[in-house]
Amino acid sequence: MNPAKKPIALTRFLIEEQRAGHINADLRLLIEVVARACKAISHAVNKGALGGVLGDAGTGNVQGEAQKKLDVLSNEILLEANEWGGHLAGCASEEMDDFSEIPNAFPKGKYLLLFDPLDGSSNIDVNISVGTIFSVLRCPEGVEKLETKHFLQSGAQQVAAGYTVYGPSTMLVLTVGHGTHAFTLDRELGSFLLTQRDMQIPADTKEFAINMSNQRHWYPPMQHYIDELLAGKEGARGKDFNMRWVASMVGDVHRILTRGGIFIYPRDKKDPDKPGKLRLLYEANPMSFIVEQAGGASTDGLTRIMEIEPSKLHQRVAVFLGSKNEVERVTQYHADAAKSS
Ligand SMILES: O=P(O)(O)OC[C@H]1O[C@](O)(COP(=O)(O)O)[C@@H](O)[C@@H]1O
Ligand SMILES: [Mg+2]
Ligand SMILES: [Mg+2]
Repeated sequence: MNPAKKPIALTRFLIEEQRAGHINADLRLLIEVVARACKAISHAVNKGALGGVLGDAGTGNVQGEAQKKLDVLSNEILLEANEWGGHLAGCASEEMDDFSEIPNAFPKGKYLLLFDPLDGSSNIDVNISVGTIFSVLRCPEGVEKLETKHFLQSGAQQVAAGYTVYGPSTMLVLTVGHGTHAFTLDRELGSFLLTQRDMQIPADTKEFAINMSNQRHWYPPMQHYIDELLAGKEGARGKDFNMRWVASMVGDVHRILTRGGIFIYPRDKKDPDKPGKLRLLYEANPMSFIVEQAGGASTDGLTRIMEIEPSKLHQRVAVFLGSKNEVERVTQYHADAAKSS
């Protein structure tokens, strides 16, 4: 950002996107509502122990994960903010078994909002970055009663996606299909200001992000790929790689958008029935849209994630995303292994 130039606010950015024909007024207002909810979540995260928001909620979600107080609170904030906006037909969330239809919406809103209200839950109580991830789909036309099948659209159908990272500063990263742009929350003004237009992920990298403690459970192409990275200068790759793992996808993806890298959560043998840990509709799809719009790539090891046709609301998927050449290489290793098996 040119420091001499005053950054523009998210509101103005969205009006300009509308004028350019990239979004309509409904989508603009919907994104504003989500951004407002993220500001409220940011305040709650910031208060930490002083706000009484740390610790377990004592409940579990549909995926069998223990919910933190902040998981539940963030979910409520997003739901409440969107209830009266008039732009949405329904929401789906990591923290809700089923989707939620917006009550009394007439005429029915045009969009569906899917979100991971608080990503990186294990980081909440230790004061490390967490985030919110969201994806916006069109509600199919003529729908009178929402059903799960209406949410089961491929990532390529997304009209907007974004995340907010609650780190040393709070940042909103957004795409409406015309580049990926970053906004920083100015707490004095109470608004998100555009601090980086058109983020670009370098095609090559020397940094990878993976939970290495799962190594013994990986399949051969993953073992082969990571062995090469660990061998560094002396190995086939001829260069040293560094490793970073925030354990919050938002934190790891934000680093990759800023300076490149590859993020991997592969399918493994620990739970062969689970195709990876991350959820397709509200984690992998929005992050893939954001990363592709910044010149990166995203696959499940074989297929472009945004082309996967979902079959379940909380479907899991393996994720390889970030610097293009690195994602293509590891995807090729998986394709070669599939061919020879
Ligand atoms: O516990 P692990 O294996 O390090 O996994 C961390 C991954 O799980 C997640 O925390 C899952 O997200 P939730 O906290 O929303 O369930 C990712 O953000 C992160 O990349
Ligand atoms: Mg998550
Ligand atoms: Mg979560």
